[in-house]
Amino acid sequence: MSDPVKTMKQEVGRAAAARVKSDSIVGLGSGSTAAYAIEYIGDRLAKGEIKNVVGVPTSFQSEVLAKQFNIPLVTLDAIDHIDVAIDGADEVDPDKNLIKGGGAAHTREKVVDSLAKEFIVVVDEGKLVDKLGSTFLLPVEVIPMAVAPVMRSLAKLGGKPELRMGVKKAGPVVTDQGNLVIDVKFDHIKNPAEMEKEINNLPGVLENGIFVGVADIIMVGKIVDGKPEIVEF
Ligand SMILES: O=C[C@H](O)[C@H](O)[C@H](O)COP(=O)(O)O
Repeated sequence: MSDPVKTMKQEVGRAAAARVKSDSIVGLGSGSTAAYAIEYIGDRLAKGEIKNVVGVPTSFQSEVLAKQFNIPLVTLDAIDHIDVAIDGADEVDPDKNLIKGGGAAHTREKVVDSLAKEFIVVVDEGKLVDKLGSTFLLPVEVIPMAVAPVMRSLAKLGGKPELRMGVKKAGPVVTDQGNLVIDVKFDHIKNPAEMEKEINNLPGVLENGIFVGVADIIMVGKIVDGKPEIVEF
């Protein structure tokens, strides 16, 4: 039996990839939904449907996938703009604010997604929330020596912080930058813009997973009457 969440991710990833045009620079997001978009961009290039597309990866994962699907890559040193970025999210509110970083990739993602002229977010409908922080813990990337003081500061801000541990690794998750991730439970984030700045101001914090005013289009994969459908806002 097919997995409905997988189907929604696949459909929405493909629908976003179908919008990529020839002669463009594309930000390649991280996570399971963005992975489908990367695969489909590679497919379209291989079939000659689009030409002269280069990608800017947002993580080790997206770099590996892009290479696997023969998408030429560039670094930010070599370009002065990004036409479109396609990336997933862990939560999306009605104002297009996001929580990202479930895969610990939010720091590079924020750099790349913010530079894009158009940032398309691809999610399944389970990611839609009224208020950020409703279902997902907020990821905060921290340099290793500052973990203890940052955890205390996050608790003072009303959060319940925990150091993210590896699943198959004995020890904490290490980011692509060599840092650690603190996941913080907040009972709803009232003012995402303020919270994003406040957390990033803590000494030792590199970046947190709140994205305010970055997303342009949210594409949502749904299952309606047993069939996949895409809606956007
Ligand atoms: O760090 C990971 C990223 O922010 C992902 O885009 C996010 O976690 C969503 O991933 P997925 O599409 O696998 O749910």
